[in-house]
Amino acid sequence: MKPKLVSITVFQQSSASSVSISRNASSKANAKEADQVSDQFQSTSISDVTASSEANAKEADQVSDQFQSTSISDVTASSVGDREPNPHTDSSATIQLIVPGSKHFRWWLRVSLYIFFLLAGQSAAVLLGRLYFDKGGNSKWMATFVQSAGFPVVIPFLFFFTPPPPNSTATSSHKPPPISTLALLYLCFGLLLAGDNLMYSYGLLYLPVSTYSLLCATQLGFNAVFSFFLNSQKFTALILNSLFLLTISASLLAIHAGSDNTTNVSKLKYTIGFLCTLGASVTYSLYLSLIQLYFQRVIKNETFSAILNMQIYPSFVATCVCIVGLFASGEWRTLNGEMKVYQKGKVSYVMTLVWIAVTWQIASIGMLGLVFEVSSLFSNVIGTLGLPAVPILAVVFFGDKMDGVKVISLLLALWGFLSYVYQHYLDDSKCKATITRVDVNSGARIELC
Ligand SMILES: Nc1nc2[nH]cnc2c(=O)[nH]1
Repeated sequence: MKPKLVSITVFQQSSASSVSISRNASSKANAKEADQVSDQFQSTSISDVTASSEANAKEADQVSDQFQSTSISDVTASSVGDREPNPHTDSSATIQLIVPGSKHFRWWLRVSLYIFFLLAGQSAAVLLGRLYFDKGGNSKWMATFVQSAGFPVVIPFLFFFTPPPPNSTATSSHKPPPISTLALLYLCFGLLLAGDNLMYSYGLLYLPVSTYSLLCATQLGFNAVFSFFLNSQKFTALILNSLFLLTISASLLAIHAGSDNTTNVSKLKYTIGFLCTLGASVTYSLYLSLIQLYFQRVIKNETFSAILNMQIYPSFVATCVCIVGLFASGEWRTLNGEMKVYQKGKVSYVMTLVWIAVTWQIASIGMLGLVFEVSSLFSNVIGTLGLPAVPILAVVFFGDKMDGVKVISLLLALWGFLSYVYQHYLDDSKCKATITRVDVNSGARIELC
């Protein structure tokens, strides 16, 4: 018998201090369950409980029975989206009954897959980006354009993963946001993405690798601050240890790279590169935290299609911005000449750009998936884990020198990563039978074990 996860989402709509549970599902069973739930949370102000189908109503009964007897055995799993609730960061008002074992395998599998996408995609994209600049590429707008322009490869997946429209008998208290709100949000995310990508490209072009990597390492710190304020991220000793080790790992690599710095840029370009990379670190961290907030507050119950939408629409906006930038800056006139003098030939020039675009999309799916399933901070942790992986891969693909510092940096990053993952493992074990209520407004949590 496999234990399962059961969640009942409770949307807090009033600040009344008395317990008042009403519902928009039609079954009596749901009403009964609501009463039972209210008994469990006498001190709370819950105004609306939703169970949108007969199956959910049945499951809600089973849950309430579990509440009564506290002997948790075999409960039908519900889906509040396909997403695993995250006790560290989730701030929707959710009553969760987490029963051991089921998470768990599928959740870990999805997270592992997203980690692989992010690490593989980011490493390949950064290496190919370096190839582009090394072999004669020089256009900042083109380098920025390919970071978002690959989004059409994701579109076919939308048809596979878009959930069917809700049937007429089902009711849900979560109305999808108006199209105009979504369009405005996607526009803002797209502009943020374009700004980040452009600053990222300027940094890569104007700064020595050492300074660049050092500044990139700061994004974990910025992300920690944004996550604390925007996502109610909880910081445990293991998470702090992870952030510390990963920052040290990236910094070690950066200081070490200073020894083989050959870049010769003017003071003005250095200053521009410095400010742009710092700006990109702040922007990227803010972007990730805002995406997490968006998944929690706006999208709530959706599944993989939410990730795909978040990938496609902002990338479309960012790509449009880059096309305007390419023409407005006049850089488009240099592209033909750039292709002709590209050291590896025209086909290689085009293929390099195409694969940079594709690999950034793979990385972005991994990045968004991790924000969706875990948190923006964890997504950034994996991105930072990828930093020392790049020099090691460069040893294989570019014939760079291998040395001890690179290995130590990678080991520290792995240690930091394992520290974070261990925290999740502990949470997983601790929540063997935990009912958690997280209040939207106060962030307060009530746990009944
Ligand atoms: N600033 C910044 N932009 C990115 N775009 C994709 N990955 C990154 C990253 O790690 N930092």
